[in-house]
Amino acid sequence: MANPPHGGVLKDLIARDAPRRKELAVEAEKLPAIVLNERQLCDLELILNGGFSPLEGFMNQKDYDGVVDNNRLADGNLFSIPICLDLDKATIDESGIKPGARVTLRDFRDDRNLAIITVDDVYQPDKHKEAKEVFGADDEAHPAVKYLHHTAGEYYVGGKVDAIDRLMHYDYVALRYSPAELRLHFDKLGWSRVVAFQTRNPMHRAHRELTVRAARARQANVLIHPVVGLTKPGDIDHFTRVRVYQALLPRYPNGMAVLGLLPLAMRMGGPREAIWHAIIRKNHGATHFIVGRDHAGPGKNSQGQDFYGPYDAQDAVEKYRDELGIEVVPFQQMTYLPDTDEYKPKDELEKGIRTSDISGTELRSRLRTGREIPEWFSYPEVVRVLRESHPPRNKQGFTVFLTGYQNSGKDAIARALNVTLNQQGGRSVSLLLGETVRSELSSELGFSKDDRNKNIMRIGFVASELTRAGAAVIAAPIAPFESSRRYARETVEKFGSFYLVHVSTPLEYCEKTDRRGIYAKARRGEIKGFTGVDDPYEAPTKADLVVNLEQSNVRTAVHQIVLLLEAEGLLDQL
Ligand SMILES: Nc1ncnc2c1ncn2[C@@H]1O[C@H](COP(=O)(O)OS(=O)(=O)O)[C@@H](OP(=O)(O)O)[C@H]1O
Repeated sequence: MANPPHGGVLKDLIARDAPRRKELAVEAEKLPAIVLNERQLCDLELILNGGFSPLEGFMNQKDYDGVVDNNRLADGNLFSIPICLDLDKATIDESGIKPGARVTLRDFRDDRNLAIITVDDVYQPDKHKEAKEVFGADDEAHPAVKYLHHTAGEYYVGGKVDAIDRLMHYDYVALRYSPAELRLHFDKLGWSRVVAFQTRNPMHRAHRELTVRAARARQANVLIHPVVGLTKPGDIDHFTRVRVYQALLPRYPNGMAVLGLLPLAMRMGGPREAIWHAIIRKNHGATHFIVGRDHAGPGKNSQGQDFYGPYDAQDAVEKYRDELGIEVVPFQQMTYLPDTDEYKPKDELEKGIRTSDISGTELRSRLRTGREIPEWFSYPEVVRVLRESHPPRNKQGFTVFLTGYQNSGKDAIARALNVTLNQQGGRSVSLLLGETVRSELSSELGFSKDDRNKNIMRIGFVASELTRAGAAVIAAPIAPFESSRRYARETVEKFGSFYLVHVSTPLEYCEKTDRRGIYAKARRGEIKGFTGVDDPYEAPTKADLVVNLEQSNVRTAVHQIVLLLEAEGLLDQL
């Protein structure tokens, strides 16, 4: 038998309301609706499936105050993180939200009605107090505090919900167990002792050793229960991570571990979060829960110090040990001993013993550069998955963005660079000349400032998508305005490197060597608002490279660009 849920009853609202589902769906169509954002959806999913038992909805003020002040719901149950439906004043007024009202809760991704909330109260939280009490500091370096002040609405709406439907997922559906499904699964496997492992990172040998040790110590089986909702900004995406966990699973002794995905929106709340995580795992039927070093830590505060001590989370769960109802298994960091080729917790090491470690930062750097990741650290099949998602520099996409006057030579450089990179091979190369973009993508645009900016933003978007897909992109519009060049850089840099090359050939020279007579036409007034003639060109102040074809030539310019790319490792032949 799995562990009893928190508060005694699993609040599986989907199962509870299934007989009324049709009625509720009809009613939902007639009610005002609120469209939930990503975090609210994560919270709702765990309210609906009982992961947050004993909650049956979003917290009203009494529950909220109790949780903020002393980790307790109004009925006395332990609960450490506020689960609130935050809304702004305009939405509250437009939807007629007041005590007693029923309001539909809708999924922003597909417009499906998921639940109806019966409003209990609408209240304005003291966010500074919430930040201090729940997250330990009113410091916006903490992601949850930043969210609280900048994203969350100014009011909270409390009330129980009726469940209409579960959220629709299209990825790893078979691994998304609700608490009831997981309990049934444990029952089927005959597991009565299950130690759950929370993670938002890829797992390597140390994690496998840690979970197996915990299982051995408690004579239990293992639930690998990674978070696939919202984690810390900058974390490795859950698609990659789940493939990593799947690759790792066969490394456990036969049938010893199960992988289940948890659609949780983490808050990175350290000690409070550890209590919450334990409660959630208890609801999913686990009997034991591993709390390691710096559990759910958000990193450094604005003073450069850690928000929480490394073992604060362990102390917090220890404090509530008797009423938690799930046994917490505390663990020190695991470290590798090269002399005996084994992993041990740091607190079990004999004095003077040699150890090896690879930090997360070091791992990311090795992935980026393609350097070796040793087998003592991770399994080859795990590394393979990580490498697929983190290609080395010579497989990553990038954009070279040339800007300059018409006939400055930017097109000639772009074409020559295109040929050079194609000769090198290893990537597909996309050439976005100004004239091509103008005819294929921006044919309805003219040459007003607005239209030119729109044109460059489109180039930025296309370049970023191609960069994301691993291509080398060469763009060569005039791009006379700093603001849209900056936009293009920011858009591309989400996925790869961006190099701004200013082709600074002076206007007089561009005009003098213009065989097509375009400047002459502009001077005669046959082309209006021509860049350099009667329209401005803002020269870049921060170009990565400046080339002037009055003083140099195309071959030299291409060579300079190749040297720039080479210095960044983008052209390495591995
Ligand atoms: N008013 C005006 N100002 C500047 N350029 C003009 C203008 N009207 C037309 N053209 C021709 O359009 C081509 C440059 O377009 P771009 O997309 O590179 O310009 S921008 O970056 O959107 O400012 C470039 O074409 P090509 O010479 O074939 O490259 C210009 O000659």
